[in-house]
Amino acid sequence: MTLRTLIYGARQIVTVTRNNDEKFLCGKDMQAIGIIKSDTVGLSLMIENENIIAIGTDDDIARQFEGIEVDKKIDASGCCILPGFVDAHTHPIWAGDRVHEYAKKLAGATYMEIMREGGGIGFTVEKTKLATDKELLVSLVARLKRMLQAGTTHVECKTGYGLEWPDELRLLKLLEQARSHVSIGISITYCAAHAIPKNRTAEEMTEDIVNKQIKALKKFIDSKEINVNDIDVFCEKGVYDIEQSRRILLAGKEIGLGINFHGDELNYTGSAEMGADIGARAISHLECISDDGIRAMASAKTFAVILPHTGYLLRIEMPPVRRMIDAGVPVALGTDANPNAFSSAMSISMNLACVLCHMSLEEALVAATINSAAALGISDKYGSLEVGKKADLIICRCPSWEHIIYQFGDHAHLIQYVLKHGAIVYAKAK
Ligand SMILES: N=CN[C@@H](CCC(=O)O)C(=O)O
Ligand SMILES: [Zn+2]
Repeated sequence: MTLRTLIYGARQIVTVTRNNDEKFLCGKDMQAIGIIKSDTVGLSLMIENENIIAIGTDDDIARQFEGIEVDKKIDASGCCILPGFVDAHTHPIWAGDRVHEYAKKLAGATYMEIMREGGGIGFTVEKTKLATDKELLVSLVARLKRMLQAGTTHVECKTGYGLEWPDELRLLKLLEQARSHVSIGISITYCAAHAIPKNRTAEEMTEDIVNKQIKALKKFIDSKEINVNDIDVFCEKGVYDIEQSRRILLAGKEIGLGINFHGDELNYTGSAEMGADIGARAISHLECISDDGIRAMASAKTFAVILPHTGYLLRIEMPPVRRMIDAGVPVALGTDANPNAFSSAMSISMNLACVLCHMSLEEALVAATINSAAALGISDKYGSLEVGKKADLIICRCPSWEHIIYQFGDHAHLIQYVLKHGAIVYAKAK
């Protein structure tokens, strides 16, 4: 059965890419986004089943589809249509908030000081272990629904609050189950190497992950019980060092996972150079990246996933995003949603990226859509509004698309509809 949906009357359609086939944008191209706008005529976007099949003026689309039945019409008068946001980095499955640590951080404690005292990831691992499957699933689904309502139509979800295999496996199974409770798209990243469990060493855990966990994981992937896309490690002084990280990431690559990891965040570790060397698709954070690291990522076209909310709340220096863009590193964005950085709205990450990382509005939008999709390896289907791509989009009531970034924290007021695969998955209450 063919289902057609027509969105009409829009004042702007932000396609993001200018030519079909652009899988990501970098350098000066991040500034030159595709956009159709008119002050005089309405603009339409036609969807057939899950896909966009035409974009044009209301008159052109009406002519093109004359006599063809349309099942649903959405009035977008006075609105702008944008691609749904792709959040390239989150940790959404956990129990036990860390508001008490937020207060400590405001009083001057650093992330690593809190972690060394048994707080941080260790605290969340303990609370997650104590929670029931039902509690974890309910809170996970609630967080994913919040993201969807904030305009995110696809999200990368990391494990990482289990650390040991049985606990990580439980998180993987719950992430898999969440797909049937919420319409957001999910890419799963295996992040057992997120911290060192109590009474274990980094070396022991590296052995465990490389020789046991990844082998066990492969069986679940091969049987199609669990879909895992990427492998991750927290490559950081006092967590996994550069050689341990390399071994874990390469073991993941060996079973077909993409390399997508935390690097050069609190200290320079050489993560960017190592990641580029082993063919990483993406490296997150990069606040302490070196010039050599920038050059290596630019030439390997490894995505830098920028997480401005984290740097902002930890009061650390922002990554050198301007230098990265100028050097040709493809830049993507994420919220980093986790109990340290509690946030789920990409519009807030974009605003912070503009103000604190000196990105332009266009660069921030590119980073939050086509480039985030490419950082997850899915930009052939997602991240821009093009004929043939999935109809993942948001309809915002505002005079021009920039308002979704400019009106800080007001996405709930601006977003009228969110569509996933052509279906309305969120409509603002009238
Ligand atoms: N840096 C490592 N991981 C997360 C923080 C997770 C946590 O503190 O619970 C991050 O990306 O910011
Ligand atoms: Zn993270």
